[in-house]
Amino acid sequence: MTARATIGIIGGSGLYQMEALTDFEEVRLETPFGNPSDAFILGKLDGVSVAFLARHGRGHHLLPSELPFRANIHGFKQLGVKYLLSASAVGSLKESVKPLDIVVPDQFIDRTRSRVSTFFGGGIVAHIGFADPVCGKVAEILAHAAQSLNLRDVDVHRGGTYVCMEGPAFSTKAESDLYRSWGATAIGMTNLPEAKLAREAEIAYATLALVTDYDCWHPDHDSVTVEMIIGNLQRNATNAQKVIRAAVSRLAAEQPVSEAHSALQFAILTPLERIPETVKENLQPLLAKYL
Ligand SMILES: CSC[C@H]1O[C@H](OP(=O)(O)O)[C@H](O)[C@@H]1O
Ligand SMILES: Nc1ncnc2[nH]cnc12
Repeated sequence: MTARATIGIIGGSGLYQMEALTDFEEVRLETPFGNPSDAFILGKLDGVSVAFLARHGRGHHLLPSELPFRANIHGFKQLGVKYLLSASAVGSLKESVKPLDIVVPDQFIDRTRSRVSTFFGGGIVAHIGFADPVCGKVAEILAHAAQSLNLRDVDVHRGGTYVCMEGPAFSTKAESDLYRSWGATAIGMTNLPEAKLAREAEIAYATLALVTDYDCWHPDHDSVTVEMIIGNLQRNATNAQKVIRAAVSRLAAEQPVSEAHSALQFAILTPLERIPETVKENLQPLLAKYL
């Protein structure tokens, strides 16, 4: 397939579409890893071709543990995506990070238990570097876009650690206190497997974490509930769309070279002739330039 979009957008809780998208069409993709969360929406954002996907499906019917992470990233790769902008709802783990604020994390802590977060195995062994799990260049573009917009009631926090928990239940107070003692900034349930798979697929990934609540650690705020989150989702979704639009324009203009774009260069241990043909076929969009 010829490249349809170099910029992908994955919308989380509250962000099920990009309202400014024009000339759009729905594209359903099949992947060796099953069906993606929904159809990809291909269209133009201020003249730039983008591919949008609703992470939990439009209608929000997929749990974080049920998300077809591999199919989603494989789908973006099939479409030719080189940069992936994620938007996610998160709880705050710091006093200074308040609901409606935006965090652009630069680190993750993995507290998931039942996710497949690699494309490899089954005859091919590869180990990507993941010390810096988001693309610094894309993160900078997102953070700069968020700051330049001067959004009302919103402070933008550059950098920070996102704890990715399994869910779907929210954390206990002991867990929330533990993550705070680790110095973490925000908590969510989706970003880590996505970031890892994006890196394996050599897609430069960064995330806009939009704060909905103070989780359950804050003595002056009620513990997080879905009702509380929904109260902030609409404003966050509006803000996310503004930031993403600005970031897409700059990304399209600059097209930065990211370390993520060559993540597999020295990562594959298995000699090419030993990799089973079915694996080569399944991973064709990822491996094409190495085969
Ligand atoms: C709606 S509350 C919890 C839910 O919201 C976040 O999803 P996403 O990252 O897709 O915005 C969080 O990770 C949970 O999945
Ligand atoms: N407190 C929280 N914990 C986990 N995921 C979340 N998403 C939004 N708020 C959250």
